[in-house]
Amino acid sequence: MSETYDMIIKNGLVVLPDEAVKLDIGIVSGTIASLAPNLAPGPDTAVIDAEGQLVFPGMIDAHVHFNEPSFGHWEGFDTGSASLAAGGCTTYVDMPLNGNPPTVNLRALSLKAGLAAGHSAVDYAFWGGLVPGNVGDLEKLWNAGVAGFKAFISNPGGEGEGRFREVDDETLYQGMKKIAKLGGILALHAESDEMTAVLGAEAVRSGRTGARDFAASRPPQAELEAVARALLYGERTGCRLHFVHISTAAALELIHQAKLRGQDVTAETCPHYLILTEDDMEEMGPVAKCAPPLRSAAERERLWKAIEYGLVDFIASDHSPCPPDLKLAPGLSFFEAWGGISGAQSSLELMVHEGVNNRKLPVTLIARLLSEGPAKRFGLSGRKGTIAVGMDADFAIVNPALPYTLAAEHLQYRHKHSPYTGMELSCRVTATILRGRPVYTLEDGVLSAHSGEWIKTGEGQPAL
Ligand SMILES: NC(=O)N[C@H]1NC(=O)NC1=O
Ligand SMILES: [Zn+2]
Ligand SMILES: [Zn+2]
Repeated sequence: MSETYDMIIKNGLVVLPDEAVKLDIGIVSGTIASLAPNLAPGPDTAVIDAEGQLVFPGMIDAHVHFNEPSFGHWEGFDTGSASLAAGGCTTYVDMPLNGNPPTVNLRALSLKAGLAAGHSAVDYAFWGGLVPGNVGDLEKLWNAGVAGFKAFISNPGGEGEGRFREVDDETLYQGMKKIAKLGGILALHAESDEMTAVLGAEAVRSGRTGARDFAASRPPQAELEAVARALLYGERTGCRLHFVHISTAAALELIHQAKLRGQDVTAETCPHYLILTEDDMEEMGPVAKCAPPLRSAAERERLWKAIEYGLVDFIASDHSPCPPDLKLAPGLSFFEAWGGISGAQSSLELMVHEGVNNRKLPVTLIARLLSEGPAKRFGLSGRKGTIAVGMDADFAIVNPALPYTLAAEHLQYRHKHSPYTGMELSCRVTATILRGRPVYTLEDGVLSAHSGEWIKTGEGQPAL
């Protein structure tokens, strides 16, 4: 124990992969050097006292839309990453759409990477997109270090020439063949475009344009059908798959059955499907609009059961923000409002509040869903996702009994709206540590807007 630590986090209940234990964490040069009781500080050691608090591995949010280039006025790397830092997240993977150009070729990836460099509070990686016409670009994107590829099976919305487009079945199949060859992974927004387009058009034509009509135009079977089709293509091509924002237990069951048959596939859900329901969508209005839509309270309960049974591999925010006008402009119908929920800052607090404090789930399960699960899936688990000697010293310190009411002024987003404002949370993130340096504390707010680095997750990929 003669080692001199740069930092010691003392007295916290440390959330290890299989148990939470009262331990000190000694940090040297940004990595975890010791996990033991009563570590002794040297003269220059910074000490954080986490008595009475939970020390989680930093969250890894594999699903955020930060919208640069061109749509930084919706959300940018500075504000988006600051909100993650304030919420206990230390690594994120930025989606290839809602910025323009979308990240569907090497030039667009370079542009995005250039905008992120020096503007992110926490570490990051990028998704590349699979869209009609770009199967020839996938290899270059993979070699440049994207974490994986993302495709939409239904219309992604969005504005402008060259916006991200959904895949046709042939592009989906050929894309999977290519990605399988590369050893990559394809993430899917799985809703049937056939069903949602027909039902949506019918609803609008007949003037049924409220929140419940929107939900009815994107029914559970639209998710189930798209998942089934993608699983079939995945089986035929051998492509590793990941389903983003799954909203129904039936789809999770289908994915689970594919896993049992040996298919390499994972499923994600989001805090909003676990916390909110379609009643909230009706009450709150477009601030709670997302696709797939919020579901019934019964469905929400089934999702929690599925989590307990291990059917969910990880949880991500799907932070998909926009300026308030696109949600709230007078005369805007629910169908016309932007679909996307601002939630990046709240994932960990929501999961501790509802999962641990209310539903009494183990903290280790929450850490697996928020950190270890995504780290494993995206080749980060040698560095990130768990608390162990040799890993990056990335932590979220959470006071599990520090109630507060989430207010717009707490939010670091570019636009301070979220369905969670006004919610009384029973816990609070008090500090976020990235590679041994505090990037957020409750007292001082976000401390560094530019500590984040691009973590290239593919194997042996050269720098851009
Ligand atoms: N384009 C986009 O970000 N869409 C996201 N928003 C949402 O609610 N679901 C999505 O896939
Ligand atoms: Zn989506
Ligand atoms: Zn998304």
